[in-house]
Amino acid sequence: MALLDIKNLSLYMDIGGTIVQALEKVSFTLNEGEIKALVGESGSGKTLVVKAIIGALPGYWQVKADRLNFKGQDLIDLNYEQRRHIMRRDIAVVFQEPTSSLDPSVKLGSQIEESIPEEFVNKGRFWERKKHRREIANSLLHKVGIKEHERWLNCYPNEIPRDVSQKIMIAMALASEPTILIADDSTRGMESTTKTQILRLLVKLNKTKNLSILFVSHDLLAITSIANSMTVLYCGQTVESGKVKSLLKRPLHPYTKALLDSAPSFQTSLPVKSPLKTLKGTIPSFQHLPTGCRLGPRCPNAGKECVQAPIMRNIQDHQYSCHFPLHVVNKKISKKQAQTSTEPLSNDNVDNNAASSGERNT
Ligand SMILES: Nc1ncnc2c1ncn2[C@@H]1O[C@H](COP(=O)(O)OP(=O)(O)OP(=O)(O)O)[C@@H](O)[C@H]1O
Repeated sequence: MALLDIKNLSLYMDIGGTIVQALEKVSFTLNEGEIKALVGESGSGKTLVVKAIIGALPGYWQVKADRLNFKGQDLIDLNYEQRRHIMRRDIAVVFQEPTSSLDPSVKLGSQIEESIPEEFVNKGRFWERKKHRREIANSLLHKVGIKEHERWLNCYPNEIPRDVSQKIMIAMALASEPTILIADDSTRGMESTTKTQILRLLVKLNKTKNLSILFVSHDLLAITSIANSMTVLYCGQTVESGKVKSLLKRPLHPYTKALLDSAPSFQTSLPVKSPLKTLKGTIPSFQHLPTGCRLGPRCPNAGKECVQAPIMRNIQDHQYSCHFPLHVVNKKISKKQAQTSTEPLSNDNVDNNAASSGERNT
């Protein structure tokens, strides 16, 4: 059973009397022991998805979903206390800006100790409990690779380097021994050595503690170095989902291909000083959302069908939502798309694949 199972998550907000749909039928799952990436450019709705999962959206947002399940339990059906309990013990989040998530007026030692659930601390006199809390705090810092705990515990957040504060945020997130860690753009803006350290730490926690991780980022290189599978979002819609290797080798959605084309690390045959390929235009604002497939106005393969939102299709655990998928040669394919597809699957191949996987709408 998936730990997190999200199906058709939609978010609505009233902007000046007009209801806008910020997220439209976002679907993905996070399995036990998996590192799943949620990828998309800035403004694609990644943080909104995270906030919908943890229940941190202000009251003016309306959340609808066929499923928003944690371990089979529908999060939307839970009352405030039940949801809070899950968020306190099972799902931990590390946000992108560590220093703004820490209290600037309290020493780090006290903040870490405060994050340790009461039930993890031995019963006893208050000084015994305090001593035990400090021991747990020290061991949490060791877990995230901070050896000199005494050096940092007496500091205020503004006195420590960014990589240490991010590790401390992860240590605090681990204090409740969660089942899922959501890292929301937690390596954003970091220089590469620090970023590598944090990514290695996440992989280590995943391997040694079987921690399932939802890694939210727009950094494809970071994602491909740690994640097993990924879901690509564009403007609040899920466009593609599958194993990272499969998406890199054969992206089926034009947006995924455009993301990969725009990242220098994935361009092996790019001539020196030549510009990277990008999609024309920019991600639309909420006030100007196109109908149907939201990539439509920017998509090189768009056709008249794209004014209808495409359904999610599945080929061998690779889901895509596009009327004109790349590499899938079928009757619907347009001439323009055939030129874009570099390695088309044969008709037989795709039909067989679809048949064997029981192609279905998800
Ligand atoms: N409280 C809010 N009120 C109005 N619009 C919002 C609110 N929160 C987010 N948005 C809008 O929703 C869209 C998606 O925002 P979100 O923060 O989820 O994007 P993101 O993919 O996480 O981007 P980034 O990588 O820059 O954090 C953006 O256009 C943003 O301006």
